[in-house]
Amino acid sequence: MPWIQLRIVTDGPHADALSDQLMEEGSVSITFEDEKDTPIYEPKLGETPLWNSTIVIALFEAEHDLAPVVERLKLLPYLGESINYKIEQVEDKDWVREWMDSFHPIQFGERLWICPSWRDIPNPEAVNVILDPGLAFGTGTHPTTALCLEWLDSLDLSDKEVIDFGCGSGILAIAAIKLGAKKVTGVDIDYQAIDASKANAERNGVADQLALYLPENQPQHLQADILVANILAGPLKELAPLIAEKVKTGGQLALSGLLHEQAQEVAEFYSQWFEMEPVSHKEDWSRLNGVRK
Ligand SMILES: C[S@@+](CC[C@H](N)C(=O)[O-])C[C@H]1O[C@@H](n2cnc3c(N)ncnc32)[C@H](O)[C@@H]1O
Repeated sequence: MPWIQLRIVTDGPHADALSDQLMEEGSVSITFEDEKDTPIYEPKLGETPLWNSTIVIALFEAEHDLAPVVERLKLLPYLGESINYKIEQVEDKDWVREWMDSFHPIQFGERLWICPSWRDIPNPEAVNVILDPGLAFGTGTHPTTALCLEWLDSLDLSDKEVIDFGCGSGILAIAAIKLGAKKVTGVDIDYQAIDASKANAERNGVADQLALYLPENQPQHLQADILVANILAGPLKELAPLIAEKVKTGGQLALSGLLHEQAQEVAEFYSQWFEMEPVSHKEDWSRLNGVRK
C-alpha cells in the first residue's frame, strides 16, 4: 500500500499532544525524530524522552487529503500560521524484509559466529549462535556487543559460570554457553529481552543451561567466575556494588556500552573492587576489563 507522511517541527513539551491530534486525524503511526543531533542513548523503560526541537512524523495512507489536516493544525496555538511542515511520499517497502536482508552471519574472534536464524550457516564446524533478536537489543552488529563477543571468544570458558547483566536478545549468554560455559544467568529489566533470550536459548538447544531473571527475581547471593554487562555508563556506575558482589575473587569482568570519554571515569570507579586492565576500543565505544580483587 502506498503511504505519505507529514513531518512537523515542534518543541518537546508539545510533541505528545501533537501526536494525539495526528492520530485523531487518521494517522496510522507516529514517530519522533530529533531535529538537531542530540543522541539519547538509552531511555528508561516506559519513558519516551523528547528533544527540545522534535520532528513529529505522521504516516497516512496515500489517498488521505492532508491539506485540510494542515489547516486544522494551524489552529493549534503552539503551531499557528507559521507551522513548519513537509509532506513526503514514502517508498513502499517491506521494512521487516529489508532489515532481515541486511543481517548476515558475522564472525567474532576466532571461533564464534552469530548467524541470523533465517540464513544458512557458513561454517558448520565453528561455534555458531543462531539468533533472532525479536524486539530485544543484540544482533552483534553494534560495536558494544561485538566488543563483548570478541572478549568471550578469547576466553577459556570451560566449566565456568557466567552472568550476563542486561542480556537483551541473549546473544552474549548463549555465545558463552556455546563457547563452553557450564551455566549462564541472564538478567534484564525488560521482559521482552527475557522472552527473546529464552526463545534464542531454545533455538540453540541450550535452554537448560540458561537461567533468566528480571532484576527483582534474581537470586540474592549469586556469584559467577565471569560477568559481562553491556549496558551504559550511568547504569554501570549505579550497579557497580551489585555487579562487584556477583563476581568471585579472581573472577573476570567486562563492561561495555561506554563511550571513549566515559571509560576512564568508570574504570576508576570500578577499581575499588577490580584490578582494571587496558581499555579496548571499537568505533566510538570502549570495553573495560577487570579481575576481582
Ligand atoms: C545494550 S543492550 C545489551 C544487550 C546484549 N547483552 C548485547 O550485548 O547486545 C542493554 C540491555 O540491558 C538492559 N538493562 C538496562 N538497564 C538494566 C538494569 N539496570 N538491569 C538489568 N538490565 C538492564 C536493557 O533492557 C537491554 O536489554
